[in-house]
Amino acid sequence: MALHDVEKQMAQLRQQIEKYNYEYYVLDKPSISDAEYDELMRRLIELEEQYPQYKTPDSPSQRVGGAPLESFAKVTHRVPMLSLSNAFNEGDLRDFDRRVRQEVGDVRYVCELKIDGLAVSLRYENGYFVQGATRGDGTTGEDITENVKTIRSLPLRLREQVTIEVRGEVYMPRQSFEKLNEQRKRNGEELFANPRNAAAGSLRQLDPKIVASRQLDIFVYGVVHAEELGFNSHSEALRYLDELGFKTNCARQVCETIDDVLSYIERWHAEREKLPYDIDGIVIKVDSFAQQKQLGATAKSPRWAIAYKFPAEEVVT
Ligand SMILES: NC(=O)c1cnc(N)c2cc(Br)sc12
Repeated sequence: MALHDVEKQMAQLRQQIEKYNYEYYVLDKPSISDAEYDELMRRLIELEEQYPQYKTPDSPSQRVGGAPLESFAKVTHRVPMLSLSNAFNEGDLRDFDRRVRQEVGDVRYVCELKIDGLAVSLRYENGYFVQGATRGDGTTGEDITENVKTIRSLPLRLREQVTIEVRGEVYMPRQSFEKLNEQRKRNGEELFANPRNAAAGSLRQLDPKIVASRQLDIFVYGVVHAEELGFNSHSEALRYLDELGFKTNCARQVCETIDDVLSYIERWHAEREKLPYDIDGIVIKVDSFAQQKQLGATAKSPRWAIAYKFPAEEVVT
């Protein structure tokens, strides 16, 4: 086969595998069998070994990185990763709503599930994934690029060649958590207390192969400086994330009043056990970027968002 055809065939294989990856890990609707998927991957790896000059960094074969790292490099976040102020009851939420309306008048909120995982920042250049970092202290985090590459729902190449930074939450699905603890129990190892601790312990592994075995997942929930990309609201930015090929959380809802917010909270507090992942509350954000700008932020957290925390569950001993 002429070299040009080899290069073309490898590009086609990468595209096909990433498409099937998206269907399986983002849409949860695979259109081919695992065996067919594995055969495509085997073929790609075979060609990459035979023609290394055509191997590309965004190749799906590069998801499980190389050798373990000695340590994690530090990353300074160009835009600090702020945390959310908390609301613990209806009164706190009504106070938040009152303050917001006093400052910006009529307002629309976006409610989203608060994923019980670890916040990460992901940078893409011309559509290629280039860096993943933990929140750290909000200004300086750790470079966990090789580890987040193992998360199958994280696209290595976006549908548009954009340079963008997005924020999301890495989490361990309950099923992965239970499987991991069963395995640790069999090996006589200490068990993880909950999926969040298991996700944190997994992301801190210096060996990407161990991270890959932990089957982590990620929900992406924000675009840094989205207003500079021409979006007017958070809900528009979330739709853009879907278009780019990210996995976002589909339970989000626009709420016109605080009473709608309270109904959303009640519904998901009741239904959370049915979710295949842990949530520890609800995030409520002012949807309009212009109003977010008017409300601004304190050094620690935005004044246009709040996290309602579910009451701690009584632990049945
Ligand atoms: N959807 C969201 O914005 C969201 C979901 N889950 C979380 N743990 C967090 C944390 C921050 Br900070 S935002 C956010």
